[in-house]
Amino acid sequence: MSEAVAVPVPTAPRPREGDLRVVVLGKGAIGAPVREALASGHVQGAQLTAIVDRRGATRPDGEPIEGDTWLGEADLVVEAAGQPAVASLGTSVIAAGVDLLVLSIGALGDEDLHDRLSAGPGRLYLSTGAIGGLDVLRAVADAGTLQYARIETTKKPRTLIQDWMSQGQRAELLDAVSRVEVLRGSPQHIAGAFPASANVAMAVAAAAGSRSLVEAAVFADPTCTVTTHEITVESTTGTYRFQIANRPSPENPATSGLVPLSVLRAIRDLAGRKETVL
Ligand SMILES: NC(=O)C1=CN([C@@H]2O[C@H](COP(=O)(O)OP(=O)(O)OC[C@H]3O[C@@H](n4cnc5c(N)ncnc54)[C@H](O)[C@@H]3O)[C@@H](O)[C@H]2O)C=CC1
Ligand SMILES: O=C([O-])CC(=O)C(=O)O
Repeated sequence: MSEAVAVPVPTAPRPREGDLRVVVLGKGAIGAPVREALASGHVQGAQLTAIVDRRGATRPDGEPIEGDTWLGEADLVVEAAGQPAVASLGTSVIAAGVDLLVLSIGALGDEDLHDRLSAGPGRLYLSTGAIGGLDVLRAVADAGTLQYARIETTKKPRTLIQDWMSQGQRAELLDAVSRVEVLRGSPQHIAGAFPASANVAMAVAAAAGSRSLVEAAVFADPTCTVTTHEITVESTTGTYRFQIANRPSPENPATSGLVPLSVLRAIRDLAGRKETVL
């Protein structure tokens, strides 16, 4: 008969004075790994104080939290809960003087909401999420040399099905045998039409400091094994192309597996009060 082996139960690291107190909104493909990394002490200088989803708020050990008292114990709220959550919770976070890191950047297509979230006293941060190359775009935009920027996103057809599509449009998408363009337009239109799949369009617009200089498009490709985002920046200083080929998250094929890593990098920067200079 084998003897039972005592498995050591890892204990959560003790909160330290001065740690950045982080609340995560959403327990899905992004929120769950971010919560785990924070709760296991993998982000030096940051501690998880609460997790909030549709059912309410809990402490890291699962103890329920009354109402929105979690807001009083936060320095930073990380939104990984979808565009409607930015609209319903974002303003109260910012108004309470708490910083907000937004993933569902398409919500900022609503200019009133954008203005309210930019009014402070909390600071609004936008996650780089599934893409990169935004440093170059910001540099040429700041210098006034940006001529235009474009982002073309390609995903598996089933991740792009939306309520607004007719039966015919859905069938066309699901029956496609090769890459087809689904929609092209302004970044706010594309991020609004694909709220869980094309927030990156508004991330490009934010980096460009312009909506009118940015064009976005979404393609469906039944043969693709990765999600791609192709970003082209045209400036008087040159032409810049960034091709991102992301493995989708196993938990949610609409979301790229890179996204929680981008969030953790941003939390590390904010906890370390690092400038975002490479
Ligand atoms: N900027 C970027 O590059 C990207 C942005 N996103 C955004 O992040 C969001 C989350 O992505 P995933 O984690 O993959 O989604 P998911 O569907 O796996 O998880 C969403 C989570 O949010 C929770 N939730 C929904 N409504 C809520 C509310 N009102 N309050 C609190 N919690 C709420 C759900 O219970 C669930 O736990 C997407 O909807 C999208 O808007 C996603 C991928 C990339
Ligand atoms: O994860 C991605 O590749 C992009 C995404 O879903 C979004 O921008 O909403």
